Amino acid sequence: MRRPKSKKFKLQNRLSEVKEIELLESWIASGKPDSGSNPLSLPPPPKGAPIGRLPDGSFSPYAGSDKFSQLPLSKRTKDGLADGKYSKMTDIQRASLPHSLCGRDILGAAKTGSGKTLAFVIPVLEKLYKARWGPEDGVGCIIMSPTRELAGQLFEVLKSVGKHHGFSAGLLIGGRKDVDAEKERVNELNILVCTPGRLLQHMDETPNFECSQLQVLVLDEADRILDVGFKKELNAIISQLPKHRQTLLFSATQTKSVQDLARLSLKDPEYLSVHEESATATPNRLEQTAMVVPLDQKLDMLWSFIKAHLNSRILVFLSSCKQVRFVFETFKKLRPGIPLKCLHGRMNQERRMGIYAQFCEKRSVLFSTDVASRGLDFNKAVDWVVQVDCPEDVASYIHRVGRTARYLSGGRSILFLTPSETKMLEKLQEKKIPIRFIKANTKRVQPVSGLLAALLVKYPNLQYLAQRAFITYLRSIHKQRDKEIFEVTKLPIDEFAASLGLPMTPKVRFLKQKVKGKKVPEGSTPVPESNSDENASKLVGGSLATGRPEKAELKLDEGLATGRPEKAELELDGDFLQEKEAQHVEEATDIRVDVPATRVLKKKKLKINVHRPVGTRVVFDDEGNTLPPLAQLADTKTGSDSFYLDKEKVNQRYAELREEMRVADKVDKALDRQRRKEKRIKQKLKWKRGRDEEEGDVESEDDISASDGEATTGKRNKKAKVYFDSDSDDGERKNVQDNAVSVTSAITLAEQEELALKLLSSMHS
Ligand SMILES: Nc1ncnc2c1ncn2[C@@H]1O[C@H](COP(=O)(O)OP(=O)(O)OP(=O)(O)O)[C@@H](O)[C@H]1O
Repeated sequence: MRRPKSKKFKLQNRLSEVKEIELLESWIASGKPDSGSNPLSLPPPPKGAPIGRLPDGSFSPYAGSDKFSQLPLSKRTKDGLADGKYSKMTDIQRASLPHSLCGRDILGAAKTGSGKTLAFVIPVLEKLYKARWGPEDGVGCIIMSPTRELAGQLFEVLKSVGKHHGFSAGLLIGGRKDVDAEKERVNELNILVCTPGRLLQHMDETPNFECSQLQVLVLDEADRILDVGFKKELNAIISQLPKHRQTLLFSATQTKSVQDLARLSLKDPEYLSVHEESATATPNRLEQTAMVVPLDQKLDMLWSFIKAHLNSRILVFLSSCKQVRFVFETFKKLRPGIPLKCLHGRMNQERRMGIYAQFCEKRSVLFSTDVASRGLDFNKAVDWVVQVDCPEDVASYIHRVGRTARYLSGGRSILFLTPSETKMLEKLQEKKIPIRFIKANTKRVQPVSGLLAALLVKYPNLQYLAQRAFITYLRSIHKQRDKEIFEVTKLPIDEFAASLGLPMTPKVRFLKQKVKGKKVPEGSTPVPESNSDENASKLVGGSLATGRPEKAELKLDEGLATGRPEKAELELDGDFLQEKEAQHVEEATDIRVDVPATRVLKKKKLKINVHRPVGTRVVFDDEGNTLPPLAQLADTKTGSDSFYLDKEKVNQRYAELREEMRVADKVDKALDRQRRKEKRIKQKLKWKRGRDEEEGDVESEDDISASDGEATTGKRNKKAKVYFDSDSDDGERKNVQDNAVSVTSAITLAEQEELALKLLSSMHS
């Protein structure tokens, strides 16, 4: 047990702290770098030069130093850094720390993986230490991050480097259930690491929660937090913070917008973009490639890529949660030979954290949305970043590829671009991104669409997921701002639907509106104008079949456009294939499938798919083309080449099939019952005949046999068995008396009686 420290010891400690703080303040004041200068341009102090207070009472210069030990930092912080094996500073640390230690506002920009976290964690610790911040002083610093995972990671760095300090720190992020416990303790915390939403929740709900004494505000991934997505939350937060504070903003893609900076009331911020002069905007050890992959071949390409890199740690970016879930669920079933994981914003927080931690530890493939694109430092060991869906802009690209090649390690990335997205390549190259264009080796591509189609037949839930993936992808393209790159009408949507294994192309209203009056891309199913209203009414009919009123449908559609509430998201979290039926209805609503027009299949050579799972039924049309399941139920409308699936007809056909099966089942069971009954009667008769013969022969022995028989029967009657009567149609449990015991035991008894009687009669004679 540690002995409590004596008053004297505490006093001495306090005195030495005061002395250290005085020294640090004088040291900092003596060597402040010029405002607007970049300390990186100054030469580092020569080897072996004295550090700190010099014999003449002056201090060693710290601007330009390249080691943490040369900076005016407290012993506690230096010890924390030494424990973390941090000794040499990175460029952004060298450039920003001399300014931030003086209390200046910072706008820091540096490549991904270049150590921006320490560039703000160190000044935070130092500022509070020099202010002798204690538990009674409340919140002294807020570090904000756009995502929960990143906040968690920042919190870990803070804990590790600040472990010798006595500050209390807390991680405040959404998706955690212990918000009430948090509310009780949040007022005692000195440093808050948080996401904007959770912080605002505390500001709104927690009694007495206030940040009026705030010393430092940090925004990591500042451009993202200042983005429209967080605008409301951030404005509300800022309005509750004191204006007199130090503000540190860091990102790999920094904002320079005057408006943004005005919102944060920055005072003469130091703009430190250490890699602005660099030849590339991305890490030097990052090898970047791009290739053109038609939309309908993306999954084939991804599958082939994974199969070719089974010993790597691969991070795959897709544009929506639904796509992530679809690719994860289907690829998991196809067993590529490497563990697969998925991460997206609609998972509950514990699972998100768990998956993040697992991916850091072993080789696997992580399918993710952009929730993992910023800031995360997967143990510096992501081998490949694969961008299956094109990032929305250059900044997003930089952050995604930045999950690999961190600090001193190398990494590789590949970007799939559809033929209509190739403009992105130019934009990337314009922004100093050295990306190499390569051609796919088509010989090594392993097609997976056929397998997906078979999976969708086997697991109907996957069909819903595929439809949702299809719709959300198109919606994401539709919503993109950069129309030079993203144009939904240029996409081969039918082929895309087929590539997901969908038997028919779901129709989306926004797409229909878009296509109306526009040139329809080659190969896609045109939306017949004359039938569009009819289609719409059929949609309502189809929806009603699932018991949904039209109004609810519209509401859900709005929900889809604005994103679902978090609660509903959590419920979707379990194993997809375990989801409740009710959920399917909801999912079906979500995807807003118009009357699905069966895809007009291109004429193809008849091929035997050797990979097709045994038992999968393949239907061919008159010309030998394979038809998707249900396609034979499609009607061809006169005057149009398209097929239309009559929902009523499908339902009717299903009902007929069900009825046929029910009748056949009943007949089978009746036959089986009859067969068993006959067999039983036969056995009974046989047994009775044998007994009558014996009774006729040896009447005198009746007592004995009867008593024997009685004893046996008595015993049997006592133990009335309970068992499941499989003959019973309704399958109910029945009490069956012993005279119904199995045939085999009846024979044995008969034989035994016969034997006993024979024995007795031989004794009498
Ligand atoms: N001075 C240093 N010495 C050794 N390693 C360092 C140093 N600074 C940072 N690192 C390591 O470099 C890695 C990347 O650091 P960090 O996560 O801070 O990068 P970042 O610039 O914030 O990246 P991003 O822009 O992606 O958020 C981390 O693993 C961190 O531990």
